[in-house]
Amino acid sequence: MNKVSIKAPAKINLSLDALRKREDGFHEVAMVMTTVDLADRIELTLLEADEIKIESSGGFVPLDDRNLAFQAALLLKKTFNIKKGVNIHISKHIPVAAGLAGGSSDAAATLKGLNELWKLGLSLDELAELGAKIGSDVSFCVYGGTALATGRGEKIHHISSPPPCWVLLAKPPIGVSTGEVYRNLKLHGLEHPDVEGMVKAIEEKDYDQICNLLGNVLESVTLKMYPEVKHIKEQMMRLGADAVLMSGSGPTVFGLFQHESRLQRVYNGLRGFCHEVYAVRLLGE
Ligand SMILES: C[C@@](CO)(OP(=O)(O)O)[C@H](O)COP(=O)(O)OP(=O)(O)OC[C@H]1O[C@@H](n2ccc(N)nc2=O)[C@H](O)[C@@H]1O
Ligand SMILES: Nc1ncnc2c1ncn2[C@@H]1O[C@H](COP(=O)(O)OP(=O)(O)O)[C@@H](O)[C@H]1O
Repeated sequence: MNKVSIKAPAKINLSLDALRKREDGFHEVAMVMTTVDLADRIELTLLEADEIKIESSGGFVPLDDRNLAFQAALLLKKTFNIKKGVNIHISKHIPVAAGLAGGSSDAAATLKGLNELWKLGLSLDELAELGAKIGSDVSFCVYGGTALATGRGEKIHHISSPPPCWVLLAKPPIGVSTGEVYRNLKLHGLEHPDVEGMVKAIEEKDYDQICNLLGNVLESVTLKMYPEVKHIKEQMMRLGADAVLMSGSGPTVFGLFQHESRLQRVYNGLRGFCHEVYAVRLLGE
């Protein structure tokens, strides 16, 4: 085998709470994350030469050691003293710097693909632990599915999948820096979402309660910095989404829908003023 092709799905945060700032500068979080069927594709080709090459079609991503997929390959090479190389091709479909963990998912897919290509024999748990060195969201992306993530996001507790539903993603034409959003977060006086309640609602497959409990403390920063995100939220709700929330640090807003006909109506309404709109399904498991 000298080639591997792997899907790298996007995530959304159904609940995101920040509890405190830690000594290491990161925030202690509690988040419920789930994957959706909007995905990049990573193709890895074995190179006999000792080098990492990276190329991408689609969205604009750095094609050097700033790329998180490149960093994943480098980490495995250094950790296991691998003398072979790899060509990484990214077919980019997930919007970049959007709150959908596109880069983290590319890194996770690269870890999983190289585990096969370089015959490393690592478990998912071992890959997730390595992934945490690249970014807080990479561990979750190694497993996918649905999870409660704690610590700085790297401690993963698997939970059952939410009931099937449609998700509409709408991204205004701005990129948001996760670091900047966390830096501007004021922990005092925050309205904290009920993360435990969200886990329970998912376990009980209670769609209405999932809609009631959507919450993300990072909205308090991003919606102020970028009023267009607030506008998209309001429009999506007005047009008829069952519930609406910003994903991660934003700026992507997602809406949940039980009925496809309604999803279609809101999709059409949003396309009038928002260029990037995607109708997808929860992957769940
Ligand atoms: C907000 C979330 C929610 O899922 O996702 P995105 O919006 O990025 O998709 C994550 O917490 C983002 O995870 P990730 O994008 O991997 O962040 P990292 O590269 O680890 O960190 C970027 C910067 O964000 C801040 N950061 C990140 C995670 C955390 N728990 N506390 C923090 O304060 C730190 O300043 C860090 O330097
Ligand atoms: N493979 C990649 N895909 C997307 N972004 C990447 C990738 N590698 C590095 N990046 C950089 O990571 C940052 C965050 O991108 P991304 O993971 O898409 O967003 P988010 O952290 O909001 O979920 C951007 O500055 C982007 O340039």
